[in-house]
Amino acid sequence: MDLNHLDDYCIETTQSEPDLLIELVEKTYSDMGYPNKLSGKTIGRTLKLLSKVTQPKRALEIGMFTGYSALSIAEGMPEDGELICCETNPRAIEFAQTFFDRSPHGQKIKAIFGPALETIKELKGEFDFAFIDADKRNYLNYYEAILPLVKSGGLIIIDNSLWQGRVLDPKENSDIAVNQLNRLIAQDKRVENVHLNVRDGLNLVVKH
Ligand SMILES: C[S@@+](CC[C@H](N)C(=O)[O-])C[C@H]1O[C@@H](n2cnc3c(N)ncnc32)[C@H](O)[C@@H]1O
Repeated sequence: MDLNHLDDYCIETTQSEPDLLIELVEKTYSDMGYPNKLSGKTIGRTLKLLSKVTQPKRALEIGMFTGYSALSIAEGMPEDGELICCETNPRAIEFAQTFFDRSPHGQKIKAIFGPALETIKELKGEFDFAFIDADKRNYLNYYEAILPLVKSGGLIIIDNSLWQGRVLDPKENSDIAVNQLNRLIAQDKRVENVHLNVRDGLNLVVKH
């Protein structure tokens, strides 16, 4: 049996994202450089489902790009929820905002321009949901910066945690950082986790 098509089968048998997100994907591919940075349906629907189940009042995203994952998280959040997104690309922020303005969930999202580690230093209050999806060489730094801000019982989701398999034979700085973070989390008494082989890897972490 050829198991290579199982990913496609899972995508096919996952319910569709809203039309606005399908349009956002198409426009990202037509208008933006490196459109494959966008996480896509499997991760987006997972984020929406986890957000719907956990009902976060305050969420944080590190690496927003054109807003696909942000809108997916916001879709599951309560009406008065707030999602703060860190992003260094002003064009991506401008692009994303045009879709936030058209979404019934867009008013929950606040994009902040600048390097995430600088932005995080200025953030006040606690978060109950966080999604890490920016530059991989800073993954460990993002985790350590975010953890004190996350409430007990709060969820941290780390995307691309398998980094296209490079974690098995880390060579580049980014491979080393992602692998270090996965290894640290597996031993980290401050949290519990499950590391899933979904798409490019999703590490789900709950703070004690
Ligand atoms: C993989 S993309 C994010 C994809 C998005 N989460 C989604 O699912 O569609 C990573 C984003 O992180 C941004 N980024 C890179 N370095 C950053 C930094 N130091 N602080 C904040 N954002 C950063 C990039 O500009 C890029 O848009």
